[in-house]
Amino acid sequence: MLPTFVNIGERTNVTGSAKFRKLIKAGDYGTAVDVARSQVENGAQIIDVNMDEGMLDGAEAMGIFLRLIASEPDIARVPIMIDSSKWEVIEAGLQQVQGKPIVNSISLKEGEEQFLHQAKLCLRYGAAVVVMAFDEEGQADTEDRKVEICTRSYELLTGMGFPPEDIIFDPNIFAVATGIEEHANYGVDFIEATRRIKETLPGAKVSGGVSNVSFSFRGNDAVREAMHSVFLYHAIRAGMDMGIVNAGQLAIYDEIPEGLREPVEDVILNRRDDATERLLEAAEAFKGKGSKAQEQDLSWREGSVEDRLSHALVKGITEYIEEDTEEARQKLGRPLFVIEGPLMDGMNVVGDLFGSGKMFLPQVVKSARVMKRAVAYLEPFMEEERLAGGKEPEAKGKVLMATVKGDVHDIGKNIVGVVLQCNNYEVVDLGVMVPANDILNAAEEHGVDVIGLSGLITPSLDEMVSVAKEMTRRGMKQPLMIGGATTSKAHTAVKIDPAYENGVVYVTDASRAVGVVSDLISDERRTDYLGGLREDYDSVRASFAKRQAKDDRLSIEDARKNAHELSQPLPEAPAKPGLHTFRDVPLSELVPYIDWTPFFASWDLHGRYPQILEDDVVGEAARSLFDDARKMLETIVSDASLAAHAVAGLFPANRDGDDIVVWTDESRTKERARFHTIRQQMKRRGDAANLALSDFISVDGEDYVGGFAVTAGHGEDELSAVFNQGGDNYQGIMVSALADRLAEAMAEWLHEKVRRELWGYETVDKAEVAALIAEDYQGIRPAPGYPAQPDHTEKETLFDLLGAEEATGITLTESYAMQPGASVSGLYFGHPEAHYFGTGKIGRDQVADYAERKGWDIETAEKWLQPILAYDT
Ligand SMILES: C[S@@+](CC[C@H](N)C(=O)[O-])C[C@H]1O[C@@H](n2cnc3c(N)ncnc32)[C@H](O)[C@@H]1O
Repeated sequence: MLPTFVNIGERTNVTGSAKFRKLIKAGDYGTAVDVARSQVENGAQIIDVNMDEGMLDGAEAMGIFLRLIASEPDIARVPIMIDSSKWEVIEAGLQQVQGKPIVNSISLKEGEEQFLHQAKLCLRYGAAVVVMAFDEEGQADTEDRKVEICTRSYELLTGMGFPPEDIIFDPNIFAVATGIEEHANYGVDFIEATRRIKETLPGAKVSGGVSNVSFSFRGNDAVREAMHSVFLYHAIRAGMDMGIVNAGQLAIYDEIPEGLREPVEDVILNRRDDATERLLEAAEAFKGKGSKAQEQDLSWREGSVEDRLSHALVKGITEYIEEDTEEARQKLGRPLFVIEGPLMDGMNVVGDLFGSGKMFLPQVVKSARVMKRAVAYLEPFMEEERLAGGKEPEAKGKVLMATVKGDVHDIGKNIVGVVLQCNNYEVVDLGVMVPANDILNAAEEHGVDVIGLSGLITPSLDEMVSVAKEMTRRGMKQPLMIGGATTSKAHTAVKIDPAYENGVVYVTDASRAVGVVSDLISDERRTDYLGGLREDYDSVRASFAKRQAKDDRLSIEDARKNAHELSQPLPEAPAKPGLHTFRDVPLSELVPYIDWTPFFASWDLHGRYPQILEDDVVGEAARSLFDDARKMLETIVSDASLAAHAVAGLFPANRDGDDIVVWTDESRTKERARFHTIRQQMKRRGDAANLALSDFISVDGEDYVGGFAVTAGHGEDELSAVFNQGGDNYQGIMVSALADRLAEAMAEWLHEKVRRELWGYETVDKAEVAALIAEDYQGIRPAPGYPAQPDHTEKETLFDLLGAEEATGITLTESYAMQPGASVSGLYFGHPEAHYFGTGKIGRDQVADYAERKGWDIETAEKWLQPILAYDT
């Protein structure tokens, strides 16, 4: 074959491949993606995707499949040919493809108007287009008709500005040697038409579906392969540029035995009247001799099936998992034996490597997707056994996972769920914002062994205490696991553990979850484990009590007397005061502002970016994760699959005690909003002040405060659902982690815009990204719920002031979590002395004072300020 010929893979075509059709109909997109991958590995340089099947929603299937392959770097590097006779399916595909798509196909079948309309849309998407030699009269079969239709199409297309090099003609390859005389010249018609098209229509390319030519020799692979190869040999010399051909089913021209090549050549080139008969005769001798589809020469494929399964699990390779699982099933006799035998053994290897620090979370999550695929394959066989009364595979135990009421964050919870699953625990995942009653009802209904609660924001801590109390009231027995960003050993020991006596365990990170669950479930180890934990928590409680006893805080009045006094000049008045809304900010603008370090942390890979990529221990895992992340990010950016909106506002403001008053206008007479801040009451050393955020605003000068809310989370749930439904939690979690990164990046992007343009006080050279990430600039953007203002309810005031819900679509839950989760909000302070700090714990006097300022009763104040109370309630 000449090197310039481009191979188009055809196995991802539901009309041409029964296997692919079955996978798509069963919704098994994960395995369907492997079909695409194996084509690329076998040499396909373009892959043709076709979903035209009566029982399928072609547009939906096309959309899902193309989205999935776009995130597979080894597949996405080749162009995609979107193949459908239905225009809406083609459009659904065009919306998903990154890089240059190819539309297969348009034609003059329905007349010029339709043809030009569709061509225009292709042009708009920058797509190349396959034009069938088909017009109002029908499909072209002779050389002259082929050339005539292609010429007419070419003139119409170039006339409307279509680049000639983006035009690919398919002049129809039809079957030869059918026994019908008129078909005998079809091979020659194509080859000669190709020659003329290439000579007379500059820039245009020629393609075709090669396997058609050998259709009458179905069942005789040796002859078919020889026919394909001979046909291509001549067509390529005539100028054929590309073709749909199974590279694995192609004989090498020079290696076709003489006794076959000559009769094949006679048929293809229509050289003798008796060519068909002679080939039929020769064909008999070659029956059953076709070469098998090319196997990849991967040495691990040569091991025993157990070794192969183990390798696939450890390396996260899904490609051969079904054939290996099937082989194991046949070898071992029952699906259950495969799960409990080689698959569990393989996962134990993963577990050991993970436990000994030789594998890391992202890799384990990838292993889990291989395991899932194998189990899904075995599922129908297990169902058969189930019907026959067979034994179920036994999970080591059942764990319920939920993010508590009012909280929306679930990356950590999802990772823990996947890690537990791949260690053979059954996980019942109730999702996010789950009320206590739903959690406990589900726990009883499913008979779970352990309940895991997750939460990210501080109000969730209180909610976890409520769940624990309710478990006591219901007389439940299961131990409770606590995890998530704001949870801590101290809070668990001091607040949650005393509320429930059957075991409350704080789990630092996902990698610990398996060990904890296994200790909790084991009849032998549970008592010892919980005993050890009790001692540990007792000492945490004792030191907490000791700290509380020596409460040497200042009174709130004394603390106020030691407020920070501004000495430098106030920042100038904002260049553009008032509200500024930014809708659908291009994600590509945000990408440079991404701080990657927290991304790795969300996967339990700790270390600074970019050094982490070269780390001796986690470097390899980090690099692979980073590659996958960037690939996914590219897809998200080019598809604009997440919508990024922001609002910022700058207002006249003054300090009023520990409050910040926002004025309606420069007359500074009418209050538009009031932010309440909290003051440090700890004894400060030397001349350090007892800070409150209000200190960074002047009492009587012409001062200003700002506020902002940004989100990059619209679309996240839908996108991660596509992956999760396809059994790919790895990519599902990746989407959430990237949405979070983009939201934080947007906060940085907007803050810079505010400093440089909207407020405009920053005139120094633009900071380097590293300096931005280190927040090394004048001004801060403290967020409610963070140490300088731990009260989440202040978000309500902020959101009202900004009209944030309407501007960005972010809503607040009953715990003041922002939804979508990938959102950030806060205040802007521009004064050069403004800096981050923590309020520390506060006393009863400030709580009472704060309650009065907020219009709350003491109980409400204590509820929202719980994490910073210096006293027990
Ligand atoms: C949580 S990090 C986020 C930025 C980080 N580059 C990222 O991408 O994840 C820093 C942000 O947290 C908030 N923050 C940090 N310390 C704070 C404090 N002491 N008080 C209030 N807000 C704080 C501020 O909004 C600050 O911009």
